[in-house]
Amino acid sequence: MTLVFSATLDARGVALDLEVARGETVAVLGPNGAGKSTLLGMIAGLVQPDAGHADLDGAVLFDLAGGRGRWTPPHARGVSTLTQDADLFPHLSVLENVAFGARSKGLGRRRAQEIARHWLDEVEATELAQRRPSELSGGQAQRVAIARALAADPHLLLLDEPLSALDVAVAPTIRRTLLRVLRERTAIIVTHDVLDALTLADRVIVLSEGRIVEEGPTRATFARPRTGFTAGLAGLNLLTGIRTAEGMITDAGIVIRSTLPTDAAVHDRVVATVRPGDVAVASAATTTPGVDRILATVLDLEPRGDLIRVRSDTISADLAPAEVADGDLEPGMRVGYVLRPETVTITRA
Ligand SMILES: Nc1ncnc2c1ncn2[C@@H]1O[C@H](COP(=O)(O)OP(=O)(O)OP(=O)(O)O)[C@@H](O)[C@H]1O
Repeated sequence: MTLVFSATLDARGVALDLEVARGETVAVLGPNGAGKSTLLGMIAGLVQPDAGHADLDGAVLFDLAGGRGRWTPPHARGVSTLTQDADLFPHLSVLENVAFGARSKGLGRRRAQEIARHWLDEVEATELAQRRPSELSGGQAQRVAIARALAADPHLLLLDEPLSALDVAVAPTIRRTLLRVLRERTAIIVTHDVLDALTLADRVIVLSEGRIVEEGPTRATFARPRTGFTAGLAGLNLLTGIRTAEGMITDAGIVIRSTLPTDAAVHDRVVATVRPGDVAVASAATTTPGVDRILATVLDLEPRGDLIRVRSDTISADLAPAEVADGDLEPGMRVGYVLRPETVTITRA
């Protein structure tokens, strides 16, 4: 393992244990206040845990167990951080900004500038070398910030929402650059964007209230989420309940059938996922509650490309606009959401 981390910080309700392998990129996801920034802060050395220990490539970042008090300061950790703001030094040229990372490792000016040129080249920003930060667009500045972070030759790269301040037109090109530079590099990326996780991360860790609630390989985790938060990110409905011979019975007592393969045994606690596009909506008057039918109140109608998402607090359906018009669907209305057994995936919780 490159990073071995275990720490608690009671004032923030955080207790986390995680490991990151060499060359692995891990995405950290979770709702607001889940502890994502606190985790990065503790790794970078900007936030001090109450207890715990962490090693990076065999060097101690901190060791606060049993009254010991080893603490490596941020600049000596071999950790570089990239945030949503490029935070370049305004009085230095782009080249000097990138060379700063290498200089701060004690390299001479000439060697540092050579390294800076190499990394500017890697992020396709060679032609910006002599500009001042005030002469850069947001996307250009972020390219330079990536080069600066890498020029320090970090053991671990931390990325804190690196694309969230960028124009939607620019984010994809910077995402491609990140994809290239993160290959073979050990990194942790905090993001709210499922696309960042899917394109950049080998593995995802989902935090809630300061704890890890879900983790696994990125694609598998989004394909079979186990928490409502992850299902929401993946655009899937999620129902929890108990496995039965034919499917499951939800916590609200509704019988849902499934004909798809499952890893769960009868009586196991399970989650069922179903795509909103596979859910139909019927009038509540014609929906007798029971098998494969969930009665709920429409909360809102949300345009999604060519379809309209009909949301309730338990389940959503994506319908064609004509279906919404035909059913006179509107917020506040009671409707029946209808599931088909061949579209319901059931997994052990
Ligand atoms: N400087 C601080 N001092 C005290 N408590 C803090 C501080 N920063 C965050 N917290 C608390 O610590 C907990 C974790 O917050 P943190 O900022 O790490 O969450 P996050 O997952 O990064 O959230 P977001 O997605 O909103 O950035 C929250 O309860 C938060 O209120």
